[in-house]
Amino acid sequence: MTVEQTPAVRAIGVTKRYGVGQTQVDALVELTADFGKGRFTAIMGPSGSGKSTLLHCLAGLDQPTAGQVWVGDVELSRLPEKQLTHLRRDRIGFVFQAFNLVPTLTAYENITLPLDLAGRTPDREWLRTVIDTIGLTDRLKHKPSELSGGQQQRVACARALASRPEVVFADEPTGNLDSQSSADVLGFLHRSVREFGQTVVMVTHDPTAASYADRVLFLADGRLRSELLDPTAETVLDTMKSLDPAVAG
Ligand SMILES: Nc1ncnc2c1ncn2[C@@H]1O[C@H](COP(=O)(O)OP(=O)(O)OP(=O)(O)O)[C@@H](O)[C@H]1O
Repeated sequence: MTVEQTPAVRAIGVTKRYGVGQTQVDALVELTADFGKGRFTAIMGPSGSGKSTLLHCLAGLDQPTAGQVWVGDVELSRLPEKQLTHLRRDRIGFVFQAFNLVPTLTAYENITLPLDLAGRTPDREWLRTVIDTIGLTDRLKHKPSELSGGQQQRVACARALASRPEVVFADEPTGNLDSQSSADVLGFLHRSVREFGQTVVMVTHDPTAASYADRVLFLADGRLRSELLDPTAETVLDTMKSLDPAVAG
């Protein structure tokens, strides 16, 4: 018997409108989607289709104009700003395209920084597991400037996972990386889902990156247009072509 689980994150009828009058843009239009616990979901779509806007709304970094976003059993729009800040800090991990590490801190200090800021004692065993998995044990005392882009992004992934968040949101995490570094970072995110039951939601332009996910959602014009389970780079590319004339060439 399968037990219905509450999704890690849920968007219900989410609309995001920017601007007014002639400059008005509906970046998201009544979008509904569930993001299951322990799943790796990729969000794809043409440029301007609303991917980043969706990620920001799901992560409580931006407010929908209408609709609801739930993280677990909490509806974000009901939260006062302070509680929303705490929820982002305690229950959500972030990985950005630009790494966003603190240059004056070592790799290890960057990884534990969110826990330090929250005044939380790190779960040493979990931290050790995460650090072993990113494969940077010998680089922990290095500053970000002494690490390659791929190594910096793996540190950023470890930082996102250090608090064992309910969900990790990754916005183009491999956008600045070569193919080997991308494979390292995506392999790490994939293992965090497979082996540790983490939940990852990732925006990407890259069909190969999306193929690491369990499921790909395709947006176009702020709407959910298609969905693939167990994607391969080929099936992702084919779906992209059917949605975006620019990809079809
Ligand atoms: N702060 C803003 N003010 C006005 N319009 C915005 C703002 N942010 C996004 N938009 C518009 O909303 C739409 C969706 O943008 P969004 O960045 O979410 O798309 P995207 O799919 O992530 O694009 P890309 O792949 O190019 O990063 C676009 O038309 C964009 O111009």
